[in-house]
Amino acid sequence: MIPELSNPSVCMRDPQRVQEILQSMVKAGSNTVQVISDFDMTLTRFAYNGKRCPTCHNILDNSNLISNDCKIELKELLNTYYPIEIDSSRSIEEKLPLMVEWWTKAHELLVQQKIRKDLLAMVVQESDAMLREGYKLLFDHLYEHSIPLLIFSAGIGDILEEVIRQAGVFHPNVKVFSNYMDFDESGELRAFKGELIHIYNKREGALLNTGHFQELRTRPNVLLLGDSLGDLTMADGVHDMENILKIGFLNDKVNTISHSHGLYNVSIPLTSL
Ligand SMILES: Nc1ccn([C@@H]2O[C@H](COP(=O)(O)O)[C@@H](O)[C@H]2O)c(=O)n1
Repeated sequence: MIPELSNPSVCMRDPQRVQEILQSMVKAGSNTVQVISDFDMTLTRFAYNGKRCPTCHNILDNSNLISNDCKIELKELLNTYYPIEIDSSRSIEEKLPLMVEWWTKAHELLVQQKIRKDLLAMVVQESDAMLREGYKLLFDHLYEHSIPLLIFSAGIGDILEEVIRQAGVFHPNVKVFSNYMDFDESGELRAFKGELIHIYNKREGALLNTGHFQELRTRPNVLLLGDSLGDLTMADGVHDMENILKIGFLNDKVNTISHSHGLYNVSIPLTSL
């Protein structure tokens, strides 16, 4: 077993199975592997020095590109819907329309702010956005071994890209599926592009992007990194999957069914990081 997995706080519902999957992947070789990862609170840190780190949306919401009145409205949305997102007593069916409502209302508010594309880099620079410890090793290692990394995020693609660009790890092997902003010819935000991606429709998003997975059909071994129930379906577009190892970061969803029912092969609590 790799040493990190022997950390006593790391939970595995079936360590033997994890070992078998890893052995099988190692035997098949790195040219058969692809990595599919969520972004917010999976590749980024959940908290630093006791303070919550921002999601892609929060980076923008807290910035000086947003008026004070709009900040109040976005904060009210966060206070209303985030507790619903992490409420393990509600079913996905119950939460899904409410999540669509949250994302839709927040994006409408952001569009009203006429955000300028050329100011996004500064906003990220001035934010508390922080990738997880060890991120450089992960991104650089995947690049050096030509392993594709798909980041599948319900956050904001333009912000996400800027976070990894500023961290110096936006390598050519990285591809992003996310909500991208649509700017007019003067560089002002006028809408969000394409189908909305929220936390519970990543499966549909994966199935819509068949071209990407078709290109990677020689890579049937998948390492999936996520932090929620919705992230478990991110690999549903992968052709002829042979092995999948699902690693979940517990964050503040410690009691959610995705982890407590062992849907992730490996669960990593906040305290072990
Ligand atoms: N207005 C919003 C909407 C969503 N969020 C958070 O973003 C997270 C989604 O991003 P992933 O990279 O994890 O797919 C989600 O967990 C929401 O809490 C937000 O902060 N503001």
